[in-house]
Amino acid sequence: MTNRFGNPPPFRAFTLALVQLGRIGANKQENLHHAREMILKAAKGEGSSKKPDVIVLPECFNSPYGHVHFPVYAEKIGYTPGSPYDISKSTSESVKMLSAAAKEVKTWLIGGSIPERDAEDDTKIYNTCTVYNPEGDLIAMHRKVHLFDIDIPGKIKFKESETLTGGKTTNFFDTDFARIGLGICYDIRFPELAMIAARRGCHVLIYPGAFNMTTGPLHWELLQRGSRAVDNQVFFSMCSPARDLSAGYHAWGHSMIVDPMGKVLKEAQEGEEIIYSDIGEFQPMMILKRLGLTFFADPKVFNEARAGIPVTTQRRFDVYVDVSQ
Ligand SMILES: NC(=O)CC(=O)C(=O)O
Repeated sequence: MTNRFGNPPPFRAFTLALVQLGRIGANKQENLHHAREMILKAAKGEGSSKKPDVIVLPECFNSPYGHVHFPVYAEKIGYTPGSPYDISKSTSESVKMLSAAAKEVKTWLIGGSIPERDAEDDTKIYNTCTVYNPEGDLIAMHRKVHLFDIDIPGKIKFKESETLTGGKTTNFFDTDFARIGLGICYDIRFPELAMIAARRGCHVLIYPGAFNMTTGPLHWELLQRGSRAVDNQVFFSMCSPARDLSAGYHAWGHSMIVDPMGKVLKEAQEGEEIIYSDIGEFQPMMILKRLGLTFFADPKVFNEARAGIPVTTQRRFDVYVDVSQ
């Protein structure tokens, strides 16, 4: 089937690493330094037998998480919608660090998110994820579409919209092994975003996130497994910061990788940790081939989920014509 967003690359197994980053404090230089160290560790496959193809950082990794901090830590990436990505003139130290780290480790890097100041309108700040290829080029961005404005009396009140503006686009990028869709944290609560990405051919959806001690225990796993992964029959993953009870915002942690049947492939605890998982299976015979010339692996569970429970072809768009009304 041709896809008007361009045909996705053939889906082949790959290894994903989530860096559940700790020590995110007030000092941006230290945050960047530590994030870089952890990217290098993840790239070596430290603590695992696996060397990852994609490394992911958490939401808001260069700044404390809170609306008062966003304007203080915001950086201009230098991107103007509609123009090609070009970070050669970017003044963002976070973007420069991420680009250099991706190039150094020759690995795809989903750079969590940072507060981004609009290139032209200084009053606008976004919560933005940037993605780099193994050559260090910025190849995709996602500005958090749904701002985290909640008020659960006696538990948690948070209002990103005090200082942030919501993004206006859905975003994905192609690697040589999969099409990967992007979102950030609260975006997971809006099924439409994930569904659009899946229908545009994404095999895997990756959202840097930072749930908290109220919503985390109830919704973090449920939304990934029971909702976005199974709804769309895709691999789904969220990467959180480590929990720091001395910080203003207490992240839930539990970074997670879920398969298209809703099975948790890997889950972190609450402290700083790197977790790795294969996305799709590497067949033993194929691993031999990998040592030789060809690389091939079978995204078995992805195809089997879709063949066995064919909801992707059973949708009744004739019945639910327009959900925006
Ligand atoms: N931090 C978020 O954006 C979202 C969150 O914590 C929640 O939805 O719960």
